[in-house]
Amino acid sequence: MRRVSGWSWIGLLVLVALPGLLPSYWLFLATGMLIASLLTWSLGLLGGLAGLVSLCQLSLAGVGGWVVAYFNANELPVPFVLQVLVGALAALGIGVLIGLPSLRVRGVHLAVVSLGFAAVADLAFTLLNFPGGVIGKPVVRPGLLASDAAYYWFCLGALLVCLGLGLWLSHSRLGSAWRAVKHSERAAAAMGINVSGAKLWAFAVSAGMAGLAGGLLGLLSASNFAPTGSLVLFASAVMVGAHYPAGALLAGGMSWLIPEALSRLGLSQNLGNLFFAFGVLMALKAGGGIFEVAARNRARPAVVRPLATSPSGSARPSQPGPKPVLEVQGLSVRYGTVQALTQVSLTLYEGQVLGLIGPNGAGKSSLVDAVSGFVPYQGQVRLLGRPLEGLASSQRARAGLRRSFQQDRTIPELSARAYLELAAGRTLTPPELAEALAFAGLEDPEAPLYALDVGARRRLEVAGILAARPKAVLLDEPAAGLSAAESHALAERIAQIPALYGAAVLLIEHDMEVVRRACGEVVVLDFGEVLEAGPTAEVLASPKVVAAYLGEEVAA
Ligand SMILES: Nc1ncnc2c1ncn2[C@@H]1O[C@H](COP(=O)(O)OP(=O)(O)OP(=O)(O)O)[C@@H](O)[C@H]1O
Repeated sequence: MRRVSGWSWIGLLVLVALPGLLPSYWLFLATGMLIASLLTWSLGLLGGLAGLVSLCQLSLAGVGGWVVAYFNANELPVPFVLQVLVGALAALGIGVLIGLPSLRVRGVHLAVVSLGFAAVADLAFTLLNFPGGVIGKPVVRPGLLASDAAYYWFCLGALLVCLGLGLWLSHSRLGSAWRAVKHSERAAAAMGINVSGAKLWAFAVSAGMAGLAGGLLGLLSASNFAPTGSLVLFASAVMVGAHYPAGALLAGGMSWLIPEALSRLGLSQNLGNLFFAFGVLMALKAGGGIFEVAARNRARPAVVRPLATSPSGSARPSQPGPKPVLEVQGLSVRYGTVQALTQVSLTLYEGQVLGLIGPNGAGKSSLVDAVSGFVPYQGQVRLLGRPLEGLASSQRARAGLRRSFQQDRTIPELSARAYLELAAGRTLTPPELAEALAFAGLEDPEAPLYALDVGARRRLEVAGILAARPKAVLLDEPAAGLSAAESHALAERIAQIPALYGAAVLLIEHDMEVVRRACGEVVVLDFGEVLEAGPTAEVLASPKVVAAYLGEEVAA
């Protein structure tokens, strides 16, 4: 985890000292700001890290508030701290239930589902009333927390614990998995990440923190938890980039200070909502919230060394052994009326780098998608003799079948180290990390991926796959976006993968020079069927292949 900066310590000291500096009304406002910051932080973890939308965060806070109000109104002999924790747990449970639709729907659909919950919760809070709300029974705080200053520090402690927990999680494997899910669920699954589990954890953590904030609020009216409040909260979280602690504090501060300023000026509260709506538009235009963009702008381009080609002849495709690693038999893939693959069979042997070539639309990516479990198919796929049918894509990845994607699917917010360790599924030893960084041409393991050029990111993707020590690797145009010299150097590295990493490779590639350097054998697909297969030089010279695919370029 990164060190806490000097400014953070100064900010913390100021926060701790505030009760000695502020009159009681302002201390009340400051306590509200801390609670609002906690609520915004809970939303920041969900949206900023995992890319999930919740438009019912205030309703979840309402669950926590309702539980505390219930204990209080019925004068149950439960300590206040425990009341607040039970409220947080209740919200956590409901958060997981709200998270369940996220396993099927994303983006705007998920937003609608969560907004639906907010509407239902609003109705329930209004019908049920907050316990004790009608008679205006205030939440009784224990003696230790009775003073405003003590309660302020208590709320500050709760916020700091949640900030610490969130930061720890965001630097953990779970946090990296959240970022992977945010960026591409397919790529996350291809890394072996349990996407559903990662999403539900994000909802649970976020909802628990929201429920905690609600329990601390101590307000006993349904109007405090209305759906519009959730919308404004969401807008403020996006505007600042609330997965940064400073962002959460800024949003929390604004959510109390702006209404206060507007009411003192005699202006409509709707102006505050307009301000946040405008802020969201700005954030969308800038590609992130205030603190997100600032962090990105601070990053310096990482030093990337180009891959060197090995001395001529030292990197040759290795000879395949007798043992099949990946067997594809009678594979057919259909998208609606489009027959992408028809009865394709091929075998990848240990020690082999097998090329898969063919014209655009021949079915190469469909084969990789089917074998790695991303599209339904007919036929059979076996990894080291074990049928993979019935296994989800993440399970196939964990079984030792790893793949890359045609487009760059690395995770921009992660450091090179965090990305490699997420891809490997474990902490790498220093020599393993150095080896993977060298493959990508990187020196600094902490370089954020958004500071890398596309070539380095593509190599890092391959390095991450290899760090997982898979049995079979499916590479879908890994040289796309690389210069000719870099592509050829990468081809030589790919040729060495079986010997250095013990994995057999299926390589999809359009650049025939890359294919020649990396692959001992190739399979040619055309219109979803195998047109030719055999040693690279022979196949590339075959008149059938030249006519169907390569044309003059190779024949020359
Ligand atoms: N999701 C999809 N829905 C419908 N048709 C699809 C889908 N994906 C691919 N296809 C079609 O399936 C066929 C095979 O496509 P695929 O992408 O597998 O070919 P490819 O050989 O990988 O092409 P390229 O070299 O351009 O990547 C094409 O006709 C394509 O239009």
